[in-house]
Amino acid sequence: MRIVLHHDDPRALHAALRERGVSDEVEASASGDGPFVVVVIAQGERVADAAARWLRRHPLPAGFIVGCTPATRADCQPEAWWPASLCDMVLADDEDILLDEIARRVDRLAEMESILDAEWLRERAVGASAIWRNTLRAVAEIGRFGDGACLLLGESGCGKELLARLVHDLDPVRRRGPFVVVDCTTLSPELSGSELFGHAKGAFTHAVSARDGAVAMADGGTLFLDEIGELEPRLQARLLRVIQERTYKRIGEDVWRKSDFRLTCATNRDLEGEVLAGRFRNDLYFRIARWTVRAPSLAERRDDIPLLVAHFLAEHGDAAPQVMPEVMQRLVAADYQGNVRELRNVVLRLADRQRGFRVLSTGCLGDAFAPGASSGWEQTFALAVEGALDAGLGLKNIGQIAETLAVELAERRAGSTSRAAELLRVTPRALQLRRQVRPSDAG
Ligand SMILES: Nc1ncnc2c1ncn2[C@@H]1O[C@H](COP(=O)(O)OP(=O)(O)OP(=O)(O)O)[C@@H](O)[C@H]1O
Repeated sequence: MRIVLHHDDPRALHAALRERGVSDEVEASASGDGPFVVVVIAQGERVADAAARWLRRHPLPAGFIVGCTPATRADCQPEAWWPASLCDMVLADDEDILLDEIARRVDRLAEMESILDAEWLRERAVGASAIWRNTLRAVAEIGRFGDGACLLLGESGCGKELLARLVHDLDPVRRRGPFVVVDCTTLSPELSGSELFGHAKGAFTHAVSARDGAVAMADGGTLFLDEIGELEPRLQARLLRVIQERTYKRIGEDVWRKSDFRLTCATNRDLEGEVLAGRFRNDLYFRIARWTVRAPSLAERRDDIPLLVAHFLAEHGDAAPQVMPEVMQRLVAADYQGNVRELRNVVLRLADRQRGFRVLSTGCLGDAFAPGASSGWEQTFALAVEGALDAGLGLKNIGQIAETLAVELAERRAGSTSRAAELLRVTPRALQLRRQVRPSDAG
């Protein structure tokens, strides 16, 4: 693990941080490769200008710390286009305290990077794309340093349960306890939540003996509620009490019991929309979503497909076949509605088809991956381009319209400039500049 500090006077900053006990693995430089942390201390120059310089060079730093004191506070105005999720602005009473504070933050970032570089993590949560690494960074922070409930959002099959297990395994305390999974779609209304809360003997027809539910079993560990959006209203109310008070009653019993667990939930629904529609309790939502992380879909991280393919092939058998470049190209270009789960199934199926062969050749692909068989989005896109050609638009206009649309749609989907920039794989600054080019300029 190596974390590079970018600062105008890296040596001085490095010396000051080393004096404050920052890890040996932190290097200082005014250039170099990531993972890196940009530290800008307000001193004379407007911080916005200095930060802009760094962000142009490194749009997605692992950390971006801006430090100021009351004397330099006025120079320290963040710009709207800075990656808000990254920017950590620290105001301290004097320079000495400021350096202490920066040292603490750099140490934490260095620890986070060493978690992300750990072999066990790379083998379990495969992917090196910036969007996936940022997701892992968020999960590592929640697991290692946070303790509150965490809500994982994202399409089906994109790795939410895998991330929930990481939160548990990174938690220094909870990882010694159990990880209990409840799929809320399977909770039976007739059992009134007995799967969650347990039941007393005779509580209902088949309750021949008393039993613990998931809440009791998760004591000391993590309770993972998958598909929380499907939880029926009665159980939502009961769950709220458990989260607030850490106490619950078994079904058919009048004794309050205690359970101390960490709660992680996941859903592929728009839970905020469910709250607005009155289908999900507002108070419960805020209890389960102290932290939220959105797991990216596979389409947002196609760069990771080759790594994932290699990972699933290794899982398939001891001698993983080589993949012909043509096969890999088609796997990377394909659409996966079921995200990583679907990719895994596809890879295992292809490997099965050519079991015993040393090279995975195009013969394994079958019709679904035939060269002419473009994916659904390509066909839709082709139709739109045909319409534009019919309307007499030239290449330049078509390109500009596509770009404007891509920016608009990414911003709508992402909800923030920095996330939209990640989706579009451009820097936030580049995105802001593109937005300034109005359609009328584009002609
Ligand atoms: N980055 C990854 N590296 C390796 N395997 C992955 C990765 N992401 C997902 N998987 C695998 O893909 C499959 C689906 O992942 P997971 O069950 O975590 O998805 P999910 O989002 O919880 O799905 P659902 O919403 O349907 O419950 C699992 O087999 C998981 O191990």
